[in-house]
Amino acid sequence: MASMITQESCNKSFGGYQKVFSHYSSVLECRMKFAIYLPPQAEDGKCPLLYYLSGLTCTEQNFIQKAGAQRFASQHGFIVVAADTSPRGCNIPGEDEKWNVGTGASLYVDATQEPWCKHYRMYSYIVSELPAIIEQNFPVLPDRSSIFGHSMGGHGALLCALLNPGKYKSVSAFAPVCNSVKCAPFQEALRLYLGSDVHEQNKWNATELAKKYDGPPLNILIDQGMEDEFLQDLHPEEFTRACAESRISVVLNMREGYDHGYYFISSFIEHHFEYHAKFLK
Ligand SMILES: N[C@@H](CCC(=O)N[C@@H](CS)C(=O)NCC(=O)O)C(=O)O
Repeated sequence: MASMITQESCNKSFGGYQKVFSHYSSVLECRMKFAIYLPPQAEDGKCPLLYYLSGLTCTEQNFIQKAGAQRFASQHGFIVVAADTSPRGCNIPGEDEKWNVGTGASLYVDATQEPWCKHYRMYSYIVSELPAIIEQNFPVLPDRSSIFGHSMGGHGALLCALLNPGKYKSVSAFAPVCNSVKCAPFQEALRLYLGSDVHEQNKWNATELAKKYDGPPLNILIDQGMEDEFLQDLHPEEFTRACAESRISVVLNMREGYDHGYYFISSFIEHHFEYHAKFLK
């Protein structure tokens, strides 16, 4: 059954349109929003697709307002979908009390523990439900999608690519959480969503998944600011060592002087579009 989407906003940008839609998610059992940039090329034909996953506390708005992505999406002719970071308004006790648990902090996993497991299934939403909605409603080229993200969303992008060999042509991340169980801000939410068993938590750990990866060649780009205030929680070097053990090609750029935020992301966004263009065109 085709799901109904409702347009919430539409702004012309670099010859294309930056839009936001809302819809009911049957996977998350709540209403959700996503942002989509439609480049001028989408008026005449189908375009490759890039998914972007944001970090803790974000909505679908942070990336579209602060990353400066529309200029490059327009140049390359990419449709770019920016998802929200969690279900919202689910009336789970404690869901709005902390910046790193509940709303804005899904960790892009499928929760297994009550009461979170009914709604907090962002992984399934990102890899299954959202792509089906995008394909039904927008002129995207089937089999030409890639994924990228920031911080918690970088972790989410790595999870989606590592758990679905061949689904995404390429994956990139800005300052991703590379070893989720070692990330202090993640620990309470990991325990609440997945329980205390580290084996269960490691099913959603990009470094552990990279060690076991056995799919077709996977290409990963990571940019990391060296003045990032969260750097001790991110472990990018450990991730690149794990990739070396598998057949995963990873480029890690350590960027001197840059911090964790959107000044850093907007400085390297063009470079990430150029990277994905090598695999999507
Ligand atoms: N505890 C902080 C940290 C949140 C944070 O830095 N979030 C990052 C992702 S990990 C972000 O993208 N924030 C939104 C923005 O910069 O627009 C807060 O809530 O103020």
